[in-house]
Amino acid sequence: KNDGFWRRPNMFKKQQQDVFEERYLRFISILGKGNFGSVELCRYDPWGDNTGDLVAVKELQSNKQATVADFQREIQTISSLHCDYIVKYKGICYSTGRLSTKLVMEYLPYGSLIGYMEKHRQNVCTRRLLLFASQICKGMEYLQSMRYVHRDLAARNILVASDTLVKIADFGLTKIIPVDKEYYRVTQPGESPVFWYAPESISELKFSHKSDVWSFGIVLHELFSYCDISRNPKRLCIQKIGSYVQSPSMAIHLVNLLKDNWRLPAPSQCPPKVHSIMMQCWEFNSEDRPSFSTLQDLIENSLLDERE
Ligand SMILES: N#CCCn1cc(-c2nc(Nc3ccc(C4CCNCC4)cc3)nc3c2CCN3)cn1
Repeated sequence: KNDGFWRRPNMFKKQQQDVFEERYLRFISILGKGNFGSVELCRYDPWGDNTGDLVAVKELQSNKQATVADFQREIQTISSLHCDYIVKYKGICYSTGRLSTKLVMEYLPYGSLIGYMEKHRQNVCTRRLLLFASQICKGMEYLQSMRYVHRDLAARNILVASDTLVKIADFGLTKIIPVDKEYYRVTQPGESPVFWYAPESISELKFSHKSDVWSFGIVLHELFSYCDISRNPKRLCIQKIGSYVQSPSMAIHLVNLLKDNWRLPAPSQCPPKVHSIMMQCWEFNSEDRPSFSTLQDLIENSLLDERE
């Protein structure tokens, strides 16, 4: 019987990856919902004495539009990334019962940037906001060096490791830019909110490092708005467009507004230099936007102002 498995060319060359045994993975609580997946806090406790590590375990939600192939690609992506500003891959768990694979990652104790800002807003100064911005920028610079486009850069996908360290997470929509092209064109519009999307991503479904730069500008706005729900990008855009408009015409309204040079208003008490960085990220033509390495310099420069 010619079993397909033995014909697979690389069956012996499977890269070394940590396999976590499901029987030692102790569920503790639900941490959140990402793109088409849910994330749980578990303790991996082979000795059964609660000395094991806390880990964040993501599994595909079967009812979502994402396919197993998308989830396998997400696992492939995150396991190839090694950067202090990107959430770390720990391994996979084959859950025999549900015939599905689970992604095991490092657990970041402070949760998403949004929850952190709500809780610690009082003692987060401008310098700390710029430190977080610079770390996200470094993570994106690394991602770009690997030819990945994140496609869902938003404060909800930034996790807080400590009071002085944030990391980029959720690579469910991440794509690789082909070597002969500058952008990735998706086939159908995704579920992600258009309020973080560059105009060319909304109108032509084109995603590139420069569309990630646009989203980085939106994340800067979220940071300097302390992720205040009343000032979040979706709320501000809908206030401008009118809440009677339903998507998909919402997207068309938004692109036309952006064409007419409307942009999100500067957050209150936002340093002028930081607002200027946001505006550069929001240049209508993608080639007029700065690269992540230029953004790094602009942010360092703003940090110097805050020191005086
Ligand atoms: N990104 C993205 C979207 C999907 N998603 C990813 C995670 C995630 N959360 C954590 N940590 C974490 C999360 C929430 C809390 C809350 C709990 C309720 N009270 C307030 C604090 C605390 C700690 N660590 C992670 C992950 C992925 C890898 N490591 C959660 N949702």
